[in-house]
Amino acid sequence: MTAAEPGARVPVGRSVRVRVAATSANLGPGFDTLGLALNVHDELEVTATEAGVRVDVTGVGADGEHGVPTDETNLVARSLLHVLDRVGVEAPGLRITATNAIPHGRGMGSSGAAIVSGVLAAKGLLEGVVDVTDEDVLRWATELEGHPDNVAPAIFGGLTIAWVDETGPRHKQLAVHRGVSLLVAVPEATMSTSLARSLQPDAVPHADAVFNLSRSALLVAALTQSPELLFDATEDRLHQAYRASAMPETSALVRELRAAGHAAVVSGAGPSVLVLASDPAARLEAARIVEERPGGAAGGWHARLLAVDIRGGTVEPIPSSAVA
Ligand SMILES: Nc1ncnc2c1ncn2[C@@H]1O[C@H](COP(=O)(O)OP(=O)(O)O)[C@@H](O)[C@H]1O
Ligand SMILES: N[C@@H](CCOP(=O)(O)O)C(=O)O
Repeated sequence: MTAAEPGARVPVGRSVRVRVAATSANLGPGFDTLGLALNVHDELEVTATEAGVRVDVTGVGADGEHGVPTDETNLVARSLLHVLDRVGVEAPGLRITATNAIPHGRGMGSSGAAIVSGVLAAKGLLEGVVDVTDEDVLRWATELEGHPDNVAPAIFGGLTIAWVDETGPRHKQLAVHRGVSLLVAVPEATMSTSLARSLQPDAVPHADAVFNLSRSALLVAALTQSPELLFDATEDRLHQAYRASAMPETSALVRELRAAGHAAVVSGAGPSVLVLASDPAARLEAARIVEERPGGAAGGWHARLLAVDIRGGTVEPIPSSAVA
């Protein structure tokens, strides 16, 4: 990041278009570390205005009981304003038009995507004012989300390994083997990530740490080279069991799918379930198990056949003649 000149401002009328992918984090053993970008996207147009913050939402979170805020408390707006504050540029007014497809509170990274959307919008609006790098985007998004594993794939696409050192969050992006196909089973019920995190113990047995180390190292090999190892590579002892009491039907579905030989894990903090299939027929068989499951407290389950998103988050200027 280059420093802003004193008194630097975002030009009023400047507009950007942002597109950010849903994610599935953890992938079983890779708690707070591994994540995959999914081909489900939120799209936004953001314009710098004279004053005030207004957010118009279409799609997920548009209105009703689960509507997201439409003022400066909206997560996208807050994330954008956080970046302007961090770089010392006075905030303009904002008009945000969001078209959302990522389900909220399902473990598909909606909050991470909203944060990345706001940070990328800030990057676009700051073009020529402050030079923002991809590493800055990862650092600010992680500050806001609290852990890097779902913001990294939302920014960079593909499979990401994310870690934090004394310089801040870091990442390595990898391409997923073309033999891997994805299924996400999404229930009607929601689960808040902060509630799921509150169920984690402060310490875990050493043997469980070793168990997850071996599986997460194997999972990187399985996802990039050897899909036939996905089942063994997706075992976990660091988070799923601790959170099971808050989402028993998720836990039961993971068990049922694994008993049938599918590499099923809790997606993010749940309650959705991710299946990493090593062939298309196995994925369809897993989808049948999901769709035939009776609806209980979790509500009906919907099987979504998804692909890995390889682009991650994008931001581009909108020419002023194209702004409505
Ligand atoms: N596009 C969005 N715009 C504004 N707020 C959002 C958006 N997406 C998610 N959020 C906020 O994040 C919450 C969900 O976050 P979280 O509990 O972490 O679940 P998830 O697993 O979907 O990330 C929503 O209830 C909403 O408050
Ligand atoms: N590692 C985090 C991942 C949260 O992902 P989300 O999609 O549920 O927000 C956790 O497990 O808490």
